[in-house]
Amino acid sequence: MTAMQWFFSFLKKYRMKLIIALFLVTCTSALAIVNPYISGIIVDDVIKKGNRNLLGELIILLISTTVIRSVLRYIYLYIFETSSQGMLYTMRDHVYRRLLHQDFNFYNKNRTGDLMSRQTGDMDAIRHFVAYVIYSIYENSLLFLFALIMIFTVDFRLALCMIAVMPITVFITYKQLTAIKPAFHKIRQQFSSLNTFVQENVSGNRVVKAFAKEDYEISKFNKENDAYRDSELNAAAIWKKYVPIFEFLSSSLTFILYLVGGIMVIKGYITIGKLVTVSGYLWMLNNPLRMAGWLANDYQRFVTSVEKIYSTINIEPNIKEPKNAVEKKKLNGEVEFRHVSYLADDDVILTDINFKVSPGQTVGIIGATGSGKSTLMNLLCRFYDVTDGEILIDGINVKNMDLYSLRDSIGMAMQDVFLFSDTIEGNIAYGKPNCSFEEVKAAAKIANADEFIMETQDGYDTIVGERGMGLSGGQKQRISLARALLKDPSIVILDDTTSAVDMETEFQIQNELNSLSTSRTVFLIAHRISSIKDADLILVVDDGKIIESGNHQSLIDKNGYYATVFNHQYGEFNQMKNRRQKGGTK
Ligand SMILES: Nc1ncnc2c1ncn2[C@@H]1O[C@H](COP(=O)(O)OP(=O)(O)OP(=O)(O)O)[C@@H](O)[C@H]1O
Repeated sequence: MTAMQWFFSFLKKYRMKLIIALFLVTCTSALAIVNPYISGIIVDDVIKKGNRNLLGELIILLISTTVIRSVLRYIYLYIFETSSQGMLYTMRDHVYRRLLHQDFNFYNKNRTGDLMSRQTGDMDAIRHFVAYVIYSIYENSLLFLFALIMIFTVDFRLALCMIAVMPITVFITYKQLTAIKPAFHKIRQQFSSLNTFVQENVSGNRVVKAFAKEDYEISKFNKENDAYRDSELNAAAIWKKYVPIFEFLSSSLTFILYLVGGIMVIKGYITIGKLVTVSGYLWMLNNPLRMAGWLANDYQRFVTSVEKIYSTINIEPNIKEPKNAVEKKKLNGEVEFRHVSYLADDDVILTDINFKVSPGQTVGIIGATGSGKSTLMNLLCRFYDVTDGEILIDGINVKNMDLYSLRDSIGMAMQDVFLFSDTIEGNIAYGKPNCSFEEVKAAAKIANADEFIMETQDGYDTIVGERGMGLSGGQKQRISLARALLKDPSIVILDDTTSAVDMETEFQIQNELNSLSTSRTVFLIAHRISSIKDADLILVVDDGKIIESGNHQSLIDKNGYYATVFNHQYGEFNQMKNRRQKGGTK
């Protein structure tokens, strides 16, 4: 499918309405020939020949035509406007759905600002085309055609003289279209770039302030702003060159009419009334010529925007719903990695990963930063697909599982906590919106979040996220943990979820997690040994490989990487243990 075919597929639903609207445009354009025609009759028959009794009827006809044209115009403008809004609504929805279905790779490669521009500026260029440009092109072409036909009926020689400017107009319009196309592409590119810059700076304003980089960012913004302005000016410089040409072409019709028409009246080939009639048609010839340049611009803007949107959403996600997907209502939580390897853009991220976890077991994953721990979990959730090997849940390859039920069975608290601009309750209940308040509270208690939530001004109704109150890193992590647990998933993934909470709180969370039903398989990614030492299986990841695995004691006995890390952290861990023994868990 081409970009244009894609666009027209949205217009299909409005085909009948648009045909009716275009029919009304045809009627108004046809009616436009009446008034100049009547003007000619008034001059020739009423004024020159003295048929005064005709005047009243002709004036009524003039008024009626004008009223009918106004009403028809109102109706077709209304149809074009409502159709364009309706079409855009569907298109926005479609584009949004496509964006939501894209995988991690897509979002790694596309900038947020670019994607926002597709949904805003580009959409508006399309709306403008449907609401205005389509009928304008049609109406102006009809007016030009009808006017020419009428002039032909008056005198074909006069019509031929006036038509002489046509080939030049077509040629100039074509030249403008081809010249302006790259300029509009550049504008869309610069607009996206400006959007991205503003979006990043607004979301990253805390970093900007922390580094006192306001002036630096302003100068960078000015560069983006300059580039955008220059791209607009560059396009304007191109189309401005054509404005005087179109203006001259349209005015030349007036010269031709009064020169050729004047000579014809003097020589008696046509009456003065006929000259008045033709002069009444002049605007119908002039206007389209004047508008040609503007409409060519609008058309090119529209084409650029359709191409931009289509090229963004036409990317097929690598992660797709499998055909004949296996759908299992409730997973048991048995997980097996068999010879799993993963390459990203030819970089080896994971190599030959093998392990098996029984339902209800807890797996601790530890390793240096960048060693591939999160990637392991991303593959389990099918955020990326393995390059080699297979990942099985309950003996089923995740690639064959229904994507929705796979992810719905996994509760994940990610490393980068993202909270929506919503209440704390709304954020925790995100994965299970119809749950009761008691369930939200219970999950918050397990995540050790209830206490601090109750201390906030509006408790669970406190707005957090972008437009809400600021939360500490540890508080955000605990809300995200509660969100993951509330879903009642078969598999829980906690990716560095307690890294920002103090060790005492972490210990309490661990206790709560341990007391949960044993039917959940839990993956705990952590840097602190204290977080994972009680796990049934501990995987030590280094440079994309599992270099050690076993339980805490067996790994200590091995005296390898794990034992070294343990010895480094041991003092800290022991101190905490002693403190707990002396003063209880608080
Ligand atoms: N889709 C991807 N494209 C390119 N590189 C990737 C991709 N996914 C992961 N990587 C790279 O793989 C490596 C492992 O990343 P990963 O996030 O799994 O590490 P980690 O062990 O979880 O690190 P940390 O403890 O810092 O969170 C990193 O170098 C990362 O840049």
